[in-house]
Amino acid sequence: MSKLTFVTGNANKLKEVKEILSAGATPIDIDSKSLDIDEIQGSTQEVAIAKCKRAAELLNGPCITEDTALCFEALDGLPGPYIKYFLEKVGHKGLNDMLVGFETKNAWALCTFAYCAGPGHEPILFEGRTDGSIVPARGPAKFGWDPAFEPSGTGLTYAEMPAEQKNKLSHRYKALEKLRVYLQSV
Ligand SMILES: O=c1nc[nH]c2c1ncn2[C@H]1C[C@H](O)[C@@H](COP(=O)(O)OP(=O)(O)OP(=O)(O)O)O1
Ligand SMILES: [Mg+2]
Repeated sequence: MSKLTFVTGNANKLKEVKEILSAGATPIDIDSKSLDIDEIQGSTQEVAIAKCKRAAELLNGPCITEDTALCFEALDGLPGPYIKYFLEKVGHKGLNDMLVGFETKNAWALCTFAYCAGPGHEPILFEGRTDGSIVPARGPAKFGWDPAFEPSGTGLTYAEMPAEQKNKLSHRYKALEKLRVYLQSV
């Protein structure tokens, strides 16, 4: 199949996606395009489908898009797909402060890849989830909420891990493995 275009405005995401897709037994090569697409309100699935449909229209061709949500157990899954705006406004400390008064700091990172074959086609979704907890920031603040999320059983935040470690257990890795299986079947 011809090269797929990954539509994203986030350079850190693109870097990880390329690392993950090139590390597999059957490497997948992608193009990328930076488009800032309006994101609707709704469930993670609704947000992902709307974004991918729009991207395929703008590109007039097949594409993949990615949406990442950070979901707090104490808040029944919020901020979820709205984490970008919460992080921009309140930072890592604010994310911790939102959970003061709640016993559980449990959270999960949810990655949703969407594949759309082209304008007029319905996107197909691939989800990956990694469980962990919200912690006071540790490690370099290079990518989003990485310093404030500690995956269960690792003792390290995403930010403290070498890229190879994050890329083997992350929400993004798990979703991309499902996308890889799909792409190899078509
Ligand atoms: O592995 C991650 N580790 C830490 N932070 C992360 C990660 N993955 C996404 N993030 C941040 C970026 C943004 O603040 C929000 C998701 O929002 P989201 O709309 O999916 O990303 P975006 O707008 O930056 O890029 P895009 O152009 O692909 O929509 O969580
Ligand atoms: Mg976005």
